[in-house]
Amino acid sequence: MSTSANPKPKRRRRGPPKQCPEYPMVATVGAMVAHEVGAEGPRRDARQGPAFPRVVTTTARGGRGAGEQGAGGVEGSASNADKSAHEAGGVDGTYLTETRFDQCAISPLSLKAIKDAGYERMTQVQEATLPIILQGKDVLAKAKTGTGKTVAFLLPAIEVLSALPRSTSINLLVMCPTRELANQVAAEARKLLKYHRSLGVQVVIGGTRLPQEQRSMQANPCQILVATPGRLKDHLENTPGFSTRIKGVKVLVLDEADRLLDMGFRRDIEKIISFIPKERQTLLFSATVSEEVRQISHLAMKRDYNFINTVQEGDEETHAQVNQTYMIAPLDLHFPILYDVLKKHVAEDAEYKVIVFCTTAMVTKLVAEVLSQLKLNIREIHSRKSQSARTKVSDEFRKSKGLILVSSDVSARGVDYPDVTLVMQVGLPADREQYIHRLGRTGRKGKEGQGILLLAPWEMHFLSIVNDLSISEAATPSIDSSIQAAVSSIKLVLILYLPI
Ligand SMILES: Nc1ncnc2c1ncn2[C@@H]1O[C@H](COP(=O)(O)OP(=O)(O)OP(=O)(O)O)[C@@H](O)[C@H]1O
Repeated sequence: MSTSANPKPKRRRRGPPKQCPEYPMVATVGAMVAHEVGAEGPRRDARQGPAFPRVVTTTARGGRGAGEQGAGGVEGSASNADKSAHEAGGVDGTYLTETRFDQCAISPLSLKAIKDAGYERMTQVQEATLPIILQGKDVLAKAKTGTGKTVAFLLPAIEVLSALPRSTSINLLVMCPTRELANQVAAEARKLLKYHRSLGVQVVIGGTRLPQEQRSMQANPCQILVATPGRLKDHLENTPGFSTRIKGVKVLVLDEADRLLDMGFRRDIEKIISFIPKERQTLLFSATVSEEVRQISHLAMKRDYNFINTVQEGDEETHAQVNQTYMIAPLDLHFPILYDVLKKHVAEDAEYKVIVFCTTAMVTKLVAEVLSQLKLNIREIHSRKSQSARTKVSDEFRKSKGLILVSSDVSARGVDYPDVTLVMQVGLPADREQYIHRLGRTGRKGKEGQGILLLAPWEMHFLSIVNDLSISEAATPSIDSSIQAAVSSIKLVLILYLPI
């Protein structure tokens, strides 16, 4: 099978899911992965801003539920639709708008930094949200993966902060679900702050030393804090003076809002919000915003928040220029198939850059080990690695080509690795949203990409929740004897991983 030259076969509906079988204690690669998968189961004045092309905005009115649509829905013109791919900065012609940053109400210091960063025209989500955020409104924004949401919330927030008197309080708090994403958001903030000498940014994330963060905060109290929820809670409970500093928050951002508001993080977020003044502006951004998230967004936002959705009705949440396929195969073929697909992809594209998503940290480690033994150029990242190892691998993968990153869901959301050529998802994603976010690591900034989902026959039920996306079945490759022999040759190594 050629990974890039796959003809797009017709989508085929299949029967109900089959029962998951019992796994014999045979040290085949596929069976071991199956075992693990089975165990887990599946203020400034409002100034004249630009027009809002191809965007739907909805205002939830005061006194009504936040999830209810107000009368303010606006659908704008499709000014970008006829731009050539090259002009628009992406193959689908919709990545950048005609609006330049220097046409907007942005301070000269920010504009200079934006120019240095190489940004000239705004993305759709930036164009749509900037004027509303500058009016001081709460915003819930939905925009496809890799379309510049980070700048969309950081830039106006920095504009708000630059108008405040100098202080040692935290004025902007950005919450992120993963450490890698928090580091990335802080790096983007540093770019935008280049000429704002009076503003600084600090990151607080788990897996690093709390006392070191405490000392650094004392020595240099920054106005912008980017944090993961658990560590932020630690500081609230253990760092003297922190709960006072956080009372200075004027803008709160929940990046990957739906993830932060889901059950896993909800308690931490509720607690953190209880320390922050109610008189603040709140911004929630994500590529996926379910109705449920809209219902609970009032936990963080004012009732009259604006919902800005740059994914047009009838349009998919994934990118048209990303070719999505799925393969169904028995588990004992998953390793040979994975190896075959990767080998062909590496041979076809000298600039290959692949992410293989696995279901758990343990499966990730196992898959990385096996693929390394098969002489592919592998790096691994998951929650059971030290934070310094995670940061090292993440930085290396960001800068490199010719690498395959085997990852758990720590890389699923928000992480911006440029030019990823293929995202392979092995086993069931946690849900539809996770499938979309994982896939969104490729096809960023309007570039082309490819996604393959590899499932076992009893995992096919997942297809019913993504059947509105352009995902079609691909034939499984026929595994030749050399591939089979190569994978079989590493069985003995795997025995080391079996529980005693
Ligand atoms: N106006 C712009 N012009 C050119 N590049 C931009 C612009 N705005 C942002 N970028 C770049 O686009 C890339 C994607 O941005 P970002 O990571 O913020 O996307 P995202 O929408 O948050 O993605 P995800 O949904 O995966 O979190 C980054 O490399 C960023 O530097």
